[in-house]
Amino acid sequence: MNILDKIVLRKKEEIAAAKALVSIQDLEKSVHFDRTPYSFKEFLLAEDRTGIIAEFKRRSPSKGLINGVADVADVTQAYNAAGASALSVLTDVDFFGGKTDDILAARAANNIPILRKDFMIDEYQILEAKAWGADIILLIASILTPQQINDFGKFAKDLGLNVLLEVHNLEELERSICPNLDAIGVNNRNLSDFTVDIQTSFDLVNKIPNEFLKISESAISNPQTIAALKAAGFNGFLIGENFMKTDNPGVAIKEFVAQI
Ligand SMILES: O=P(O)(O)OC[C@@H](O)[C@@H](O)c1c[nH]c2ccccc12
Repeated sequence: MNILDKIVLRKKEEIAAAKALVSIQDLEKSVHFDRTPYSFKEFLLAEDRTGIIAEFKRRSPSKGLINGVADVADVTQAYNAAGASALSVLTDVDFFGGKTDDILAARAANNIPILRKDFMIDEYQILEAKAWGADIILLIASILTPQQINDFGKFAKDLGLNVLLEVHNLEELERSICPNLDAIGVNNRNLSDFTVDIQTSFDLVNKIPNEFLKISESAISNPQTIAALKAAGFNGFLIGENFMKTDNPGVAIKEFVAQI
């Protein structure tokens, strides 16, 4: 079984446990449920922002432990202050070291869009994202059918959430594209074997219809790469490890931004 299958299998158990603990009615009563999410587009295209979607990630299946001490409120606040257009917060517990309250902590500390970064396979997770105060959800093409992508996209958009579809190749892009999406992210990392290649972004950018925001995801560690991706037509750049692997991710992003 590859890692993605393992994650999805475990995710089903995690969702069943969460449903047993917190009912949908209770989620709908939570503090953030009625707030209007920020517009992903507005922040990505804002003149005074960088287009960087800065990620808080403690560990990953490919790298193991990345940062075991960073505080989610401190780091996301520093990301915001450095000009990030949005924050990405990993909420998967077992494989990425997420904690259930991470989105709540990031939300309390920031007034820019937050992406709930997880393996979404159930509407319940979309309701959680809304209840916790997230603004954007991720739909990963390789683990969802086109029907699911369309339905989850619609469900999220009806809640006012922004939807980011993640693809890794042309076949996934062509089969998954639908109107209920705001942004399309090209993941430079192959989630089945963890190989990375920035060229994946350059190969796919012109296949993404211009009505969608275009995001390049993963393995970005060089400020010059941002310029090249921008010139190719990307509006957003999802960066995690390059900042999180340092002792001070907030300083790391500041130094990075000074060079773009
Ligand atoms: O840490 P990196 O290489 O900068 O990558 C960030 C982000 O793109 C990556 O964490 C990611 C992209 N798609 C995902 C899907 C699930 C979990 C994680 C991811």
